[in-house]
Amino acid sequence: MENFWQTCSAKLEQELPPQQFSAWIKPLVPLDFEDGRLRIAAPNRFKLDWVKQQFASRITTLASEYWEAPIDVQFVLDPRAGGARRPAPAPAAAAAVNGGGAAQAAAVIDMPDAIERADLYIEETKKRDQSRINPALTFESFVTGKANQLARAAAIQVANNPGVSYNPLFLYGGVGLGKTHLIHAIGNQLLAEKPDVRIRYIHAEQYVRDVVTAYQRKGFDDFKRYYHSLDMLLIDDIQFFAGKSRTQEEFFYAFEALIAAKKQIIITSDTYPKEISGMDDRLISRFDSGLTVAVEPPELEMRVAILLKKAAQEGAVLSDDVAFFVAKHLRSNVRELEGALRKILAYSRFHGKDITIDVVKEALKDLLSVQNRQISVENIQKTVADFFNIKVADMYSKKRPANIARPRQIAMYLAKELTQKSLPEIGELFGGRDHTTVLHAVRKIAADRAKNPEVNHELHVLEQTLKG
Ligand SMILES: Nc1ncnc2c1ncn2[C@@H]1O[C@H](COP(=O)(O)OP(=O)(O)OP(=O)(O)O)[C@@H](O)[C@H]1O
Repeated sequence: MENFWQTCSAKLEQELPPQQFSAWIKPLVPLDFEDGRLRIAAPNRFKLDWVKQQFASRITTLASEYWEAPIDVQFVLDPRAGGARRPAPAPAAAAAVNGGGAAQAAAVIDMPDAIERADLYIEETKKRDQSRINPALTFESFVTGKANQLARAAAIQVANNPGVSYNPLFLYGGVGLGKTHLIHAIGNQLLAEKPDVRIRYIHAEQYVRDVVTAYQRKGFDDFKRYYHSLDMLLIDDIQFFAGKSRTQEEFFYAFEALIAAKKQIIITSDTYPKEISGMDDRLISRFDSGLTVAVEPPELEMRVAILLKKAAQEGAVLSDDVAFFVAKHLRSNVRELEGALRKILAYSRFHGKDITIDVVKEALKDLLSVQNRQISVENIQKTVADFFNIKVADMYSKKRPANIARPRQIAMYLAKELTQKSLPEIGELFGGRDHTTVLHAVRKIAADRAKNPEVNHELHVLEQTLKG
């Protein structure tokens, strides 16, 4: 049985993306093999149901091929039926039960060990389930680039020294940029190093619902006891607290208790603390009292790296040309890139075609036309002019006062970042300016952005507006 399981695992590891393999197959433990029936333990109900649904037939085929006979594969939740540990049968008896055969006898002798490991898995998974940490979202699966290197470095620092270095750690940025991924990665690293740590990931909307439930059931004591006793609280999309004063009050108490006890708090939001509307000033000032880091939209090279990595995880190969083409056209966020990749893979599999640029254009027809419609230089000029309260005509005029020149430079910078236009083409669209003027504007705004968080934020808001 052990030999079979090794062969079967190796096959599935080749067939499945690594994340799927480690999330679903790795935790399985073969328990016993008797009279053509193989029992495999899954560590929790969720995994059990999913494995039955998704992998039962493949595992059954592999088992039948291995033993060259029809095998009945059964998946069970907990190897200790009725809570009692199954004693290991004596080798001779086991061999008899199993109809002899070296592989089968060896399998039965291994059973206590298998049960031991299953116990361990069950314990670990219980902790993981309670923490709501997604095991697939790790630092290893996170692609780093200029846009997120600071946030990643801070996250690693916090995972290594929770409650000590930056408390709270506040990550902000637009949708689909990897904030949730990063905070799960922190949780995963900590759980791997200290399995007993009490971590909880919660989305802010769920926290609001929990407060309402506690209120209805008059259960605030339990609620407080639970949250105040954590070692690490990861709270996602805190902007959902806006206007919810009771939630904010409860969170304030939890925050104070955890920080005073040097327990780590990590918060994500779509904007930086002072910009969250409808939030109590006491909370805002506390959010900003640790380390606040932006997660930016991924730059071109990073988008390419993400596409290549995600394609490899799906067992597909993208050529560099194709990855560059997709990355050049889809700039907004990683979630969008993932969606595009899924479409490309599905299209190529369905039509039995290799992934070429033409195939990509066809697969992403709708997405690409929306992108092209949305971000034009004219659109950028209008949006920036509205934002700074100047006339659109000032974008092409020769006027040079600072209140006009700066928004114009910002618009040029965004035109370079967000469209396919070359420097001379952009210059042309800004009243026939020379390409060196555009280059100067692009470099100046990029440098300001790198050193000044307010400029960075301003640009971030403009980019989000333009990307809809
Ligand atoms: N740098 C990255 N490397 C690999 N995958 C990434 C990266 N950034 C984001 N992703 C993936 O993109 C998807 C969206 O990321 P995530 O949910 O973390 O975004 P978010 O910033 O929390 O967005 P939202 O504010 O909408 O919740 C996820 O599947 C995540 O794994």
